[in-house]
Amino acid sequence: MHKTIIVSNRLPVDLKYIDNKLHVKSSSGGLATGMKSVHSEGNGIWIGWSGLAEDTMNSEQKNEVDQAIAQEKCVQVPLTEYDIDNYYYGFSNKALWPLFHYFQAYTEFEREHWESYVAVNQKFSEVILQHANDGDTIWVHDYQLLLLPELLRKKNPTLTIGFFLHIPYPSYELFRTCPWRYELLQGMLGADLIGFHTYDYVRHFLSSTSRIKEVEVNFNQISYNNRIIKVDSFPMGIDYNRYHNAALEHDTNPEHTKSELMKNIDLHNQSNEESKLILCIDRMDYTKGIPNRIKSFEYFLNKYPEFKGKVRLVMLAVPSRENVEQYQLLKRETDELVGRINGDLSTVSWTPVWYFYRSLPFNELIDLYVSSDIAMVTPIRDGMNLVAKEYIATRTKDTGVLILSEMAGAAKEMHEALIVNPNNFDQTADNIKAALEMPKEEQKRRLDALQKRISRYDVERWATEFLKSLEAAKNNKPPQAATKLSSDKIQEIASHYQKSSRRLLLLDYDGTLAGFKKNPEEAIPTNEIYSLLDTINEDPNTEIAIISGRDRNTFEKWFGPKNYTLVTDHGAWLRKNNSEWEALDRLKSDWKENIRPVMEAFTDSTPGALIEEKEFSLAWHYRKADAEMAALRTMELKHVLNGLLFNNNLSVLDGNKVLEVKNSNINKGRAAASIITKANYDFILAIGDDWTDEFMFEELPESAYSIKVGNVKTVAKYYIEDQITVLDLLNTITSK
Ligand SMILES: O=P(O)(O)OC[C@H]1O[C@H](O[C@H]2O[C@H](CO)[C@@H](O)[C@H](O)[C@H]2O)[C@H](O)[C@@H](O)[C@@H]1O
Ligand SMILES: O=c1ccn([C@@H]2O[C@H](COP(=O)(O)OP(=O)(O)O)[C@@H](O)[C@H]2O)c(=O)[nH]1
Repeated sequence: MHKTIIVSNRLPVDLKYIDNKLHVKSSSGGLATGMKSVHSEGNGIWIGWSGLAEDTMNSEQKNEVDQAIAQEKCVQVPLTEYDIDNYYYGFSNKALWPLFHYFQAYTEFEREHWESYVAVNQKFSEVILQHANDGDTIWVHDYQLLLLPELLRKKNPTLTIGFFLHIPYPSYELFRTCPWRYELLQGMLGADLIGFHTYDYVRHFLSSTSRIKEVEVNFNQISYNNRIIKVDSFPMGIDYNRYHNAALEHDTNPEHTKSELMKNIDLHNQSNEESKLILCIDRMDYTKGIPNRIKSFEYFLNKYPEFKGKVRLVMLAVPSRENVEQYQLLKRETDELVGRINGDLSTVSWTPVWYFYRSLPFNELIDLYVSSDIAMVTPIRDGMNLVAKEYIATRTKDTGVLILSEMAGAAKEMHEALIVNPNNFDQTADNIKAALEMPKEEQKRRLDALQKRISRYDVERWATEFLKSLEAAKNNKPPQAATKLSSDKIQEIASHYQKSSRRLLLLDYDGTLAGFKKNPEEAIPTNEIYSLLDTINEDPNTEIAIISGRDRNTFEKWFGPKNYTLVTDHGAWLRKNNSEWEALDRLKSDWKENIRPVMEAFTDSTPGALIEEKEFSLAWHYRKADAEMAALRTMELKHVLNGLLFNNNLSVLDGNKVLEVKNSNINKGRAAASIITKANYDFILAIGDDWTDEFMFEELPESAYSIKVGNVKTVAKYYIEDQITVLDLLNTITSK
């Protein structure tokens, strides 16, 4: 029975030594809740860091910690103070965190931090490999462990590896600034499935991958190293029932032990019938937009002074990453701002901002959620933001309004919130006013829709969907129809060649005989090609047929005096023994007048793309265009062309970085068949690299040898790795 191992930087247990006594608290955070069923299932375990520095504990304490962790079905990766400073505070939180949240000016790229990040990812992989058996599933979480998927795959390819990023994935323009961008992507690509909160993050990741690494991206799948990696969005949810039920409990039992905070809230609510509370809960992090929020609240009070004395901002800021300088500066800035605004605007009976710098136990959090009229969740950038969802789950009386930043991943699903740009104080102020004045029916209508979605797509559903998709992705292997051409097979083909008396070699040109060039005109035959073909052609029992998508004039120029068989324009034209060109099908080309303007429009909007006009086809080349833009445009152009070609006996060939429109009756298969049937060949060998060569392979008799250049999906029997070896192969097979 295979098991699932969850891996994250932090374990779902909080461990603390207070007065030399170990305090253990199992975490109730979103991830821990979502993973509960996965974690408790069978022999599954959770691997991560305990939060304590290994080298600050004596051996007795280490044992105690190990045991406490084992009781929670967890295994720790011991980290030293050095690791914590350099891997966690350093590379994770001074480089990746600000970079992925678009705070470029805050990023510090220190080699020492990077080296520690590599070493700690390595430490994680060693611990995991000690506990993983062949075929187990490993689900790796978050930016602290980007290198882990590849490290694991290298050591144990039988593992099924999923990776989920909890923070935003930035645009390529940001990501490219990281000196170790290549290594980070390489690390992530070790996974079978890579998940993000939103589709935008998926897009950004695919864009970075296709620009930085030589991979093939098809919709949301990456072909890399003979594997298919699936990339998708899985918006994380919350444990809806836990929050909703706790809020119901609060309603039915209002006299539960009240905290100081709750007593103050009660006083506020009783002070004025119109009094309202606006709630903000965040980690004290510069991505959360805390100073902006305070300033926009001040702006609101000045723009709409009638609300002074009635509305309070209750701000809970949870201490976070206090060793990092930017977090210390933010704390200072927040303290000063709150002090100034309260100093400027407070009255004897009213303080505009209530500010708490601490974390609260669950019950008190619920008190806060339940008692607030409005939640203001306005991060500058946030992967998802669970507070927004928790607030909605605690609405049990059909009242409450959520003001949500469009920069939070949650905004992609929570359309019924009042969506604001946190940098636009006017808009934010107007939305605060709208929230305060929103009619009850509208509050209910918006809440109903939000609650419906959030209760349905909860955190358990999120985990299940991810694992289901991972299970499917692991079987998503690229088809392996062809066998690698072995040296024994090459000898067998060579000896068959020598023994036979009527031989045919069907050879594609671009990507097979000649290397693939950025500019098609540059792929002219080299002396090596001429000399090899001429030598083979000296034997009257061997016929060479170059069978290509190139146009007739080009081949006339390159092979005019030669007496090889030439097939051009994907099979439209044939020339044998240096005689006249013969059309293989009745051809019309008046359709070009309609198709050319469409291709021209796409060429204008795709820098680097060009149109090649052939006698009976039009080709749109995009090999020189930006890869990502070309992928998008190709999809669009294909769509438009397919609409235009319908019922016209024309078809679109999707070749290697080219879309070609041509008569449907023409293809390399028909051309190959017409050659094969003209003689009684006892040896046939065909080599090609392109999608269009598949037609040729399909028409070959069973006894023929078909060889694909590149290990990709094909109907050919054999494949060779690359074009560079084609000439050698021909030489070996044909030389006596
Ligand atoms: O472990 P810390 O350094 O103390 O930081 C706490 C966690 O913060 C980040 O949370 C993110 O994940 C949330 C759930 O997916 C998401 O809603 C939020 O937008 C993110 O910022 C971080 O990703 C975690 O690794 C940290 O443990
Ligand atoms: O005193 C507190 C305040 C907040 N939270 C929780 O911290 C999480 C914050 O998650 P979010 O996605 O909003 O942001 P992150 O801090 O992960 O970036 C939420 O589940 C909150 O309920 C908490 O446990 N104790």
